[in-house]
Amino acid sequence: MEKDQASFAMNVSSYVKKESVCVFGTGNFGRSLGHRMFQCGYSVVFGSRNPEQSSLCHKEIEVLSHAEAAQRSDIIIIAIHRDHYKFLGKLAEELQGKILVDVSNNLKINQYPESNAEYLAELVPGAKVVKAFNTISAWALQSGTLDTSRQVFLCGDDKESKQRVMNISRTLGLTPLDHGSLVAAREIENYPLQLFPMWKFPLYLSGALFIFYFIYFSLRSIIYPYVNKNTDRTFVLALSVFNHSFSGMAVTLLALVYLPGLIAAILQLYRGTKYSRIPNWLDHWMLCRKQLGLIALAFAFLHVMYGLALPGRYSGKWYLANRVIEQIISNKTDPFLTSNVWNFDSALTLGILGFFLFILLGITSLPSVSNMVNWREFRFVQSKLGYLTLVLCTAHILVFGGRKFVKPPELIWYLPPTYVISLIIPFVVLVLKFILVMPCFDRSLKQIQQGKERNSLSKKVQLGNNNTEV
Ligand SMILES: NC(=O)C1=CN([C@@H]2O[C@H](COP(=O)(O)OP(=O)(O)OC[C@H]3O[C@@H](n4cnc5c(N)ncnc54)[C@H](OP(=O)(O)O)[C@@H]3O)[C@@H](O)[C@H]2O)C=CC1
Ligand SMILES: [Cu+2]
Repeated sequence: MEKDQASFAMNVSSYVKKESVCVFGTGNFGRSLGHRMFQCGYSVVFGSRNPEQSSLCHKEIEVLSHAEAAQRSDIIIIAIHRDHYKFLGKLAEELQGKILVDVSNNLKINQYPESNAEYLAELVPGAKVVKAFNTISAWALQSGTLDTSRQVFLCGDDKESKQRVMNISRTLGLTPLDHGSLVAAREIENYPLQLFPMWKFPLYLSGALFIFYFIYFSLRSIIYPYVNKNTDRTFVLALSVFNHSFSGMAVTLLALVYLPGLIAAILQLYRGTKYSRIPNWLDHWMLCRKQLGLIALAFAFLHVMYGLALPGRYSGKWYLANRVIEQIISNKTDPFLTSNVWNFDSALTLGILGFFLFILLGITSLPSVSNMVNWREFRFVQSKLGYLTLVLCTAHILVFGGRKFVKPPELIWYLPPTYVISLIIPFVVLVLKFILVMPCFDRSLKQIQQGKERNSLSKKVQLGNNNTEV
């Protein structure tokens, strides 16, 4: 008897808990979301233009007219394209006080003057609009595996409505992320249309830099010998030129990770305040530092792989064998030069240590690792170890590149050697850093960063530059 009562109570509670949700639109997305909610225990009802004709596979899911369906639930998911929203205005009475979930996406970034969710809120002023689910694809909902992102970005002006939509997303196994009021809808709608926004600048920059290095290095090691000495050295193209370009790219991009911070510090010192806004280009550059660093790491990795492949080259083996034969014929051996050994080995050691720290930097930038360290520890690794990496890699290229030249670097056609070109930006960065850590600048910078301003200068900024918020 008691058992029966308990099971009855359970049945009642599960019945009571079964929240009903209405979906307008029996298209691709509406169906997928509706089925998923049904599987997760919601009672689902569809609103459609042709309720009789629609063929939804589940008998328990009803398809009604929009007006009828709206009466069944106070949460209505609008799985319809924005262009067809107009009819919702006529349903204003039925939709009064309901939670309308806008899931729509556009074809282009900023396609309309206002976001789709804000447009919906204008059409049905009596409803509470929540933007959600637009970053989840119908395919992901259907396949159930959710291989792609599980994050549901939400926004809306009514807190309680947002909370209810968040609960639904959690029940579906998704992760809701609150983005605030409905004003954020535009950003949420643009999100799925973006293609790696933070990677664009770093990729273009490294592409351009790579082309420059490749052409420059080919000019020096292939075109110059051909024009001046009529020797064919095109064979260095496939490995050596790539290898040199990769090392130059790695160290230059790493330096470019630290350059914007230095420019910002110099700006602060010059303006005497930290409360003035930095230029937009610098701001964007600062935000892309992680991506720049990861591309630098990729080039460092390529350089290491190419470096390991060097002894296996046909040309390398040929030179070695030929040298031995020459020595046998002339019955003379090369002297063992300790200075050469020192040069070569120290260059290698610097490179290996530099690469190790490079990897360490890359690992600590992974969210799962950086979540485990506090801000000071993160700063220590990314800044102090980062500069140490830059110093080691710069020294590696300097010793390796400069090792052949006891005399000053040889200029051909007034073009400095490749390693000198690779090291221009790293040198600039290291010199700037060295200047900024000098006690006089370091003290002023710390004062500025603690919010203590140097009055005369900051006043000048206030008067002279209206782009600054002081
Ligand atoms: N497909 C996806 O992966 C995703 C889609 N979305 C968004 O979901 C919404 C629906 O997309 P999707 O399901 O792919 O599109 P579909 O074209 O497959 O479905 C749209 C549905 O809207 C209804 N509809 C069409 N015209 C009108 C009209 N003039 N008046 C009223 N209702 C109309 C129809 O339902 P009926 O015949 O029942 O009336 C139709 O099935 C869009 O806003 C889209 O941006 C968001 C994230 C992912
Ligand atoms: Cu190297």
